[in-house]
Amino acid sequence: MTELVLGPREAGAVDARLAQAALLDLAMEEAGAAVAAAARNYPDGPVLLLAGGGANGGDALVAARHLHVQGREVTVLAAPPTHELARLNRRRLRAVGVSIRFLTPEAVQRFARGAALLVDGLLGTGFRPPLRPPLATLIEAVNAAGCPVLSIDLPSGLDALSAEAPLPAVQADSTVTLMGWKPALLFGTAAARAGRVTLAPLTVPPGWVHEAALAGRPADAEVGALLPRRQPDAHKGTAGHVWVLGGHPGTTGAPAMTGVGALRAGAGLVSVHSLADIPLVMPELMIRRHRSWASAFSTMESQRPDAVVVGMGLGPQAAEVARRVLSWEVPTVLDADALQPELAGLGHASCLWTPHPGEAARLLNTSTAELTRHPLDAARALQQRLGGVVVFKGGPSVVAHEGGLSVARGGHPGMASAGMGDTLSGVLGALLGQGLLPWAAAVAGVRLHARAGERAAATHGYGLSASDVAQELGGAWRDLRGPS
Ligand SMILES: NC(=O)C1=CN([C@@H]2O[C@H](COP(=O)(O)OP(=O)(O)OC[C@H]3O[C@@H](n4cnc5c(N)ncnc54)[C@H](O)[C@@H]3O)[C@@H](O)[C@H]2O)[C@@H](O)CC1
Ligand SMILES: Nc1ncnc2c1ncn2[C@@H]1O[C@H](COP(=O)(O)OP(=O)(O)O)[C@@H](O)[C@H]1O
Repeated sequence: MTELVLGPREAGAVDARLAQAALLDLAMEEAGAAVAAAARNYPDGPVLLLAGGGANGGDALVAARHLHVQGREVTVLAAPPTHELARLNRRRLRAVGVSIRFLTPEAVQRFARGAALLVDGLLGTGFRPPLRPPLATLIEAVNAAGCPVLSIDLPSGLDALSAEAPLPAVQADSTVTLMGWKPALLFGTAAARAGRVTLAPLTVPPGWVHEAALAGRPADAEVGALLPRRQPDAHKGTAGHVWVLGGHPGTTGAPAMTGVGALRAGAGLVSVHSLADIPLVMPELMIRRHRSWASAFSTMESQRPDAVVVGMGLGPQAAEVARRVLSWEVPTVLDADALQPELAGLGHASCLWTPHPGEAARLLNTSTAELTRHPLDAARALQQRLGGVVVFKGGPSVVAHEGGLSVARGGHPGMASAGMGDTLSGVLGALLGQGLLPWAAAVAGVRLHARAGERAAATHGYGLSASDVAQELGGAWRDLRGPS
């Protein structure tokens, strides 16, 4: 099932209406119960719960009640309530016999000493940076507590929408996030603050979640269903002929890696066209060396591939070559040197653009830091500028198309190595060549590549190479699609 990536949602806007307030009360009850259940994964011993004044603090108060009723020793430190449900849950907590103490950094320090777990319910999606001073000191006390920290919804101090972790922010061992993923839990230094994240979906009206949804996060079964199914009488002519145009003296490995990626992702035939000598890394690749791109295009004129991948190591002529390729109007992946601002607006609906943050900054004339801080906004902006489908690469990659945004699952930090993107562009070309629509090729291709990375990392860890990943593409396909 597709999980959703959510933006901040104003709990206050809903509790104005009575029925919705009742639903929110139920949602908070479920949230607190999910947090209490997660707390049971930690060793026995006293639990220290910190509750801010908003609904995030309300969740912590509910969790405290559940833990207390289950016989766990709890200490609750709470800020004065600013949210009606935080007020209500203070009364409920007192009614079951739990006293509530003032929330101060000194109290955190004192009660953390004997605690087996600290539950952080200070700030959730309602936090708006910058952090006001009393909270900053509290967060510092949490990080100095010396016991494991479980955060509710997201670590306090993180801006739910940003990939950047401001200082101070809570460093959690685990996070129970509610209803959907927040960008801060998926990207950048912010995600590193969350520790192990589990999702508590909550039985809230679907409208609440969809109203706040920024992106989808498809499950493997959904991605697997997108992958092409091959008939028993398939032959190389029906599995797609992919042309790879790239390479330049000094960067000849890149198009070779793309060719390998395409073959390993099921392309029937792969031809690599270049002006340079491309290494024959797999004898199944058909290497075509040309004297000039003008003569290459004259020999290509009479044929058309099922898909083209252009740009890897192509050098200074890349924009010109890509412009010519775009005029063919066949499904096209534009990667690396073909990702030039002057091509914006010249693409067609079957174009798939695959910038990493550096290339994206060149395309949008902005800084890499600005784009990586807000990867969903970056992917959307790139799609609006370029058209077609965009894969904004990273850990994880984001796919942007007219229908919305999709964040890939998985991958491995070992994939941060040369040639990894070349392999991906080959995978994407192969899927386009096998007839997938560009958005489906992008969603399926990034997950296939990430899954292959996970498999290869099991053997190679951080010593992972793009060739290792390419070798695992067949296994990754089987993982996602099943054995057919
Ligand atoms: N929206 C929903 O449907 C649900 C929301 N829930 C919880 O509600 C949370 C959001 O609740 P709220 O909107 O009440 O917000 P929060 O509880 O996240 O934050 C509001 C509190 O933070 C303080 N605050 C905000 N910015 C600050 C700053 N810069 N410096 C210091 N203090 C600051 C406010 O004064 C207020 O006390 C979610 O994260 C989640 O934990 C859950 O109860 C489940 C259902
Ligand atoms: N930390 C990571 N987690 C998951 N995937 C990653 C990570 N780092 C890199 N990748 C993936 O590896 C690829 C790198 O692409 P790119 O930077 O274009 O490489 P190159 O230019 O060397 O071919 C992208 O598909 C990206 O999503």
